Amino acid sequence: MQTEDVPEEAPREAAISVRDVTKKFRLHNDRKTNVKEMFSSRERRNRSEDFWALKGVTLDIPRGRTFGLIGHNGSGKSTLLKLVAGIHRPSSGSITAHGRVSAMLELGAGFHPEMSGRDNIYLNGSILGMTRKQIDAAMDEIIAFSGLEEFIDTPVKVYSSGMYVRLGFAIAVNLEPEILIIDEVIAVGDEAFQRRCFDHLYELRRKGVTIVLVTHSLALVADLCDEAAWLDGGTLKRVGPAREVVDDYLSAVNEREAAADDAEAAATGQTDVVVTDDDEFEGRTPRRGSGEIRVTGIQFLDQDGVERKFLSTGRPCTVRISYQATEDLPDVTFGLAFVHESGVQAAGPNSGYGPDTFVVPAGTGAVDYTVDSLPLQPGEFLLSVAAVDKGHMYDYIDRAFVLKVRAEDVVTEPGLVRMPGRWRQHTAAAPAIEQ
Ligand SMILES: Nc1ncnc2c1ncn2[C@@H]1O[C@H](COP(=O)(O)OP(=O)(O)OP(=O)(O)O)[C@@H](O)[C@H]1O
Repeated sequence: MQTEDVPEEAPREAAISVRDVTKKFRLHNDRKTNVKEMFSSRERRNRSEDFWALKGVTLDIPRGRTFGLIGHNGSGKSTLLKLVAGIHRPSSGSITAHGRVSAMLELGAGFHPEMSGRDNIYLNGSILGMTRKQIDAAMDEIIAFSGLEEFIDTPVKVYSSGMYVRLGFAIAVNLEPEILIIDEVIAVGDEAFQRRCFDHLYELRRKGVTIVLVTHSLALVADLCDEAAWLDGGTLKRVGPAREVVDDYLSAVNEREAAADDAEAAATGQTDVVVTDDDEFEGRTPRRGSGEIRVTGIQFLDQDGVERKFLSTGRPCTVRISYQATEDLPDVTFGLAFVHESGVQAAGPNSGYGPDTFVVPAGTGAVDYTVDSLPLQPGEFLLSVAAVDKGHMYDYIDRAFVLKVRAEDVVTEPGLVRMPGRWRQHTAAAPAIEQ
């Protein structure tokens, strides 16, 4: 999807060249630890230290492409955009933009608070090197796009943050940018405005405008961007096709979180969720059943049989149900319910729907429920577990276990589940339906 409507002959030369760029900020630590320091300016000066927000980044952003910058908070994305926009200068290295840069960075940046929305449009246009005539030609469209007709002659200092974004975006996209750089700010607008922004971005992209976008929405990067760069602690971790970079980034985030979960589990000495009769079931149906068999815990295993605190959409996995039986039971079926955090039950597999009933000898044991490709989309699910024999309830625990589902690739499908399916086109020559 991300490359089909980009002109095939799109030239590969760089719209923005970033060469070995570093950016140093001086951090001032105002914390005063003793009375002497509070009065000594020399001591205070010593408390400032250098911080490298970018540490030698080299990157070419190709002309006519939509380019995403991703990375953790503080990784240097906004700093890089500000360098491209000329708001900051690099501490070393060089940045060259080949074309008129229009930027949408911080809220209200580039606006004069005392001036009206209309006058700010003239101001921004002239900063971008446009003539009054050119700005006049774009004026109606900008005002209509912003939806601020009523407020356009009011000083912008009384605008809400959403109104700032509307005006800023309307200006940035309608003043014929050659290179458009956008930081997260679109997220401030309401749903309808965001949709309009994205439609417009697709349109600009189609026209061959170079777009550089910082966002925490990985789905947006995968959908809208051709290429992406992943910044990590001020260095470039990866650059390449958007989906590949996003997938790598997601895997790294998942690994990091899994390691943190494992460390937490090791610290608490608990690796699975254990249900006891004393458990509280606040707001839920209490545990029910005659008790010959009791579920004692649930574990989530990945394709290698390794226990996980979360499972991944589209990957093989197993839910292991551990139990204790007080006597031999010849005909036990196990059931699970996956209830999404929104309250909707997404799935309810039961071994009785297939041929699988189990002979359960007295003592402890476990049954595994394995799927080849987990259809649940990222989110949190509550699991209920039941052990029954033809309608006789041995044990039923309602929504007692939490399953976190993550994505290892970018999930842009809406809904609770990812439906497996194939798309196929039939031309006039081909049969409409294959038997
Ligand atoms: N003007 C400044 N003075 C001092 N430090 C700064 C300044 N601007 C940014 N920094 C620091 O540089 C680092 C990178 O910041 P930057 O805003 O570029 O990160 P980011 O990747 O855009 O983060 P986020 O996703 O949170 O927006 C941060 O540690 C930040 O505190």
